[in-house]
Amino acid sequence: MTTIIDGKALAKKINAQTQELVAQLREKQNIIPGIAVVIAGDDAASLIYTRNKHNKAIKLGINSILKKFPANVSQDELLTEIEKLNNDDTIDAILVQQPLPPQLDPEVITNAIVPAKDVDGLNPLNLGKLFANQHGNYPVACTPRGIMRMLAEYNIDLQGKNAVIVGRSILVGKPLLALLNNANATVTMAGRNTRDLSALTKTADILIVATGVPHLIKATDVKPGAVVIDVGINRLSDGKLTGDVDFEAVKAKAQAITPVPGGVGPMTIATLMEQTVDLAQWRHHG
Ligand SMILES: Nc1nc(=O)c2c([nH]1)NC[C@@H]1CN(c3ccc(C(=O)N[C@@H](CCC(=O)O)C(=O)O)cc3)C=[N+]21
Repeated sequence: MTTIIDGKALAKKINAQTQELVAQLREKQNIIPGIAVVIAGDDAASLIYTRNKHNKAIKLGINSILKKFPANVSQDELLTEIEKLNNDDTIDAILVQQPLPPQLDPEVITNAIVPAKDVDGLNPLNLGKLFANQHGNYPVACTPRGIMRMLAEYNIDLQGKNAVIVGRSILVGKPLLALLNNANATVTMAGRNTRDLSALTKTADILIVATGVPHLIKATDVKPGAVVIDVGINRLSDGKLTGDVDFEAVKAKAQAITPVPGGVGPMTIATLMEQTVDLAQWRHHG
């Protein structure tokens, strides 16, 4: 029988733990973790995601501020806001929702966030520590961290396994490459342009897909018994969400698989909340 990896249930468990920890921090140490979610423009999906993050934070007792800017906001204006948040003692975590309008350089914007508040783990200092497999406390991109948590929860052994990542983004693919490599998996990074992608994905014991191409991965692209993690969130014309993996067909072949919705997505939010509290604790106690 194929295991359906229940990201929603695990996220619920993690959120309950976060809520409990937040209550304790408030009671015993007078610490209230704070997150600022910054959004520019009026992309419908982005607005829903940022609102979901904001509402979840409030529900768990985390202080959350949602900073909305018009689509034509200037880079200087956004940088001024980030600088204010960097210096705001009530804020532990800063997230700038991607994608950004074209006049804004994502590299300049993410580099402006002070590394200690970089809850997306995108600052080169944090990414560098991750790639160096350094000890100590630093933030890691929430989706990859959530995926590693799911694999651990379901006792999926990574030692010496072939892991193939399809998708090379800085928010998902690249940090995952480092995390899986640090966990002693043998990692191959592929993209949509990879020649004979199917031959490669069929070598994967662990297959992680984050391309934004609906149903890119079919049953014929998967090795029997593989663990398949679907990071895709694609909204179809009928309003339904679907992943980058042909779930029904691949399910029949896989050892374990994440659904969309209810897989990686809820884990991303739960990890974001968890890491906000981590950042608050690290900032207060080192
Ligand atoms: N700076 C930045 N950090 C991010 O982490 C970030 C971002 N920008 N931009 C957009 C992507 C996308 N993302 C999702 C998070 C949760 C769900 C999620 O909860 N999905 C639910 C379904 C929600 C629904 O029904 O729409 C699920 O899969 O079950 C989806 C997508 C975070 N992202």
